[in-house]
Amino acid sequence: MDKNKAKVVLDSGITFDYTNLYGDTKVTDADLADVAAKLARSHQAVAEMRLNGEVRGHVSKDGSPEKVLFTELPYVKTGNLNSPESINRLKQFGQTVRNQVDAVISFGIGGSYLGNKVLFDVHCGEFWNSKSTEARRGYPKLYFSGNNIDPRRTTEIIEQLQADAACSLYDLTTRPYRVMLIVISKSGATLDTMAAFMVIYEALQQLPQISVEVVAVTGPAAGGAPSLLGRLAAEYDWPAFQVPDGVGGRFSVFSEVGLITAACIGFDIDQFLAGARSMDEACQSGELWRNPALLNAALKYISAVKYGRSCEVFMPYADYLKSVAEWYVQLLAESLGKRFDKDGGLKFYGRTPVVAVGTTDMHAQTQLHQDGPRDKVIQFVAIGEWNNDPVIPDAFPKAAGLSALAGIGMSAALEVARSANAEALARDCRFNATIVLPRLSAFYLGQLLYMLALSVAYEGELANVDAFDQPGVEAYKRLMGPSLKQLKLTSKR
Ligand SMILES: O=P(O)(O)OC[C@H]1O[C@H](O)[C@H](O)[C@@H](O)[C@@H]1O
Repeated sequence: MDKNKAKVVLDSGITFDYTNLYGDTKVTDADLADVAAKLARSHQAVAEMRLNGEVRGHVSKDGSPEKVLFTELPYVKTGNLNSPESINRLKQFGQTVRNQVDAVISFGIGGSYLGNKVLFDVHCGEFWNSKSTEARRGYPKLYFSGNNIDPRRTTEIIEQLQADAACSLYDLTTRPYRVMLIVISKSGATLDTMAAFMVIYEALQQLPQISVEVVAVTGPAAGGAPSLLGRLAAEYDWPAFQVPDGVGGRFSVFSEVGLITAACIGFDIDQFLAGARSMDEACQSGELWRNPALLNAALKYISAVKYGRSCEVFMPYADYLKSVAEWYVQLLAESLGKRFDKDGGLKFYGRTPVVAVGTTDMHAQTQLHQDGPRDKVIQFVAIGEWNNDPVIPDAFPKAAGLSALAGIGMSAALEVARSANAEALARDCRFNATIVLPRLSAFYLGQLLYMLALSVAYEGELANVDAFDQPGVEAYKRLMGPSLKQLKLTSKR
């Protein structure tokens, strides 16, 4: 195998290491040669999409032609979906929230939630809401809701806000505890999101110690009319931000959907978009070995159709990247899980996404990855340098087994674990690849998420399926709607 071909390293240092996906007993040069024409067409199709938003065969939910515009989002330019004006408005919004709003609840599900959770986890970590206002640099606490119709958690958020208000350091008779409800829904009518919003909105309105304000993030409904949420925002005079037409939920983290969360927590919007932009620029290359998104798509596509690798385990080695795996589940499942190809033929394409975290899941899933069916690609994500990196101390010198670890940095131990896992899998012809982020920063996160988004666009073209619709999710909705109507009729409450 040509060792030089085992990694794509971009100028920023982000690396796609495909050593364990490519070569003898893996995806071979001959396999790539077999799909060379498809690869060229796929690259060309994505270039056209970038240029004019047009994707062959893509129509909106109501069957009318629809552009695909997420590749415009990294480019902040007057007239673009993200413009200097819109970004400034977001930043100003962040500053009005800072030191003034005590807590934000972000309501959303699917693409209106998953990317926001990634930004929150990466920037804030697990303990943000228990930190002091100073430690949060004046930014509010942030809770998520509406990503399920869960009665218990919805109730507990209301209780938690009451408790937060009771613990606030100022006199609530002079200034109520200020809670902002940010309701994110492209369609503006998603049951899960709106149900949680209405329950919490009504409950908080009853509490004199809490003041409630609402911000809407929504798109136009079919035909360009305002969505239900958009109409409510106009009626109640709530500030409103946009989910742009042509940007599907699972690609919307680079739009105001994700950026509003970024603004509320002080996450670096400019660097995040700069990362996405630099990935987009790199991926304009028609040379497979220099274009990580195209190469990733090609190797995974061949792994699936030729070698039966029909599952993809997304396994970052970092607790706070678990939500990237959850975001990727929606991206992969909704984009590529398709019954028909673009020409109307039955296809049943797709790769089942699985969330895993290293090292945690080495003690849970790895047995299956190593010894179960050879139907998986394991996609690792590793972080090169960590901001905090405790060295394991010699806390119990008489315990030889523990003393053996003394002096080793935790990040070095983590990487030894990851590479041992990758190597053990590779030795048994278990396909895997690794994306290495030099550090966990807004820039590299932008690069990572954008690479994955672009990759499914390429793979949609390779498989000849529309990566931008999700008709399958309508099947249960058609059953659920009438059932809910029936429930309302029979409900005694
Ligand atoms: O943003 P919304 O319109 O509320 O949609 C939220 C989610 O709803 C649906 O289930 C779609 O399948 C998802 O792609 C979407 O992200």
